[in-house]
Amino acid sequence: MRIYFCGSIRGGRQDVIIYQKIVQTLKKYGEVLTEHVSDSNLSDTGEDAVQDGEKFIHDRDVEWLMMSDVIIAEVTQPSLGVGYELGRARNMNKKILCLFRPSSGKSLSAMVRGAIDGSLFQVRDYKEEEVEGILDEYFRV
Ligand SMILES: O=c1[nH]c(=O)n([C@H]2C[C@H](O)[C@@H](COP(=O)(O)O)O2)cc1CO
Repeated sequence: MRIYFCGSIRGGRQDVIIYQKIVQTLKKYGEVLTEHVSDSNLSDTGEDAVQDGEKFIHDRDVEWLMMSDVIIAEVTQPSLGVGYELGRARNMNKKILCLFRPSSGKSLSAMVRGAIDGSLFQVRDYKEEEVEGILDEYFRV
């Protein structure tokens, strides 16, 4: 199974420890195409700029989205890139799980929470300590 993990990069890296926990759990269930998102050495400037770097990142990530079987997105820290990925993935009719922590005091965008459809697009509110259990449950059904 190919898994695409989405998390904030230029939107802010404050949740990177949680991203690591999620990616470690996801690795039990398949290949995580975007493991770099959980790398604590990656700052909010993003991946190293190479020539045509932005286009390279965009095109590679859209291709990975197309290749993936499931998208897992941690959406607590708002990120334009994650929102874009979710919109593209939704249009590709991919299976999507968004994870949000209400304890952050933030309010999730209606364009994400309102996209739930009872099957392919799911949003789950969670507490940090619940994340492994939620993922285990999601992948076992
Ligand atoms: O360097 C990068 N590498 C990369 O793969 N992304 C993708 C993966 C993340 O799920 C998402 C983060 O978007 P943003 O940087 O707008 O927070 O975009 C984003 C960047 C920087 O925008």
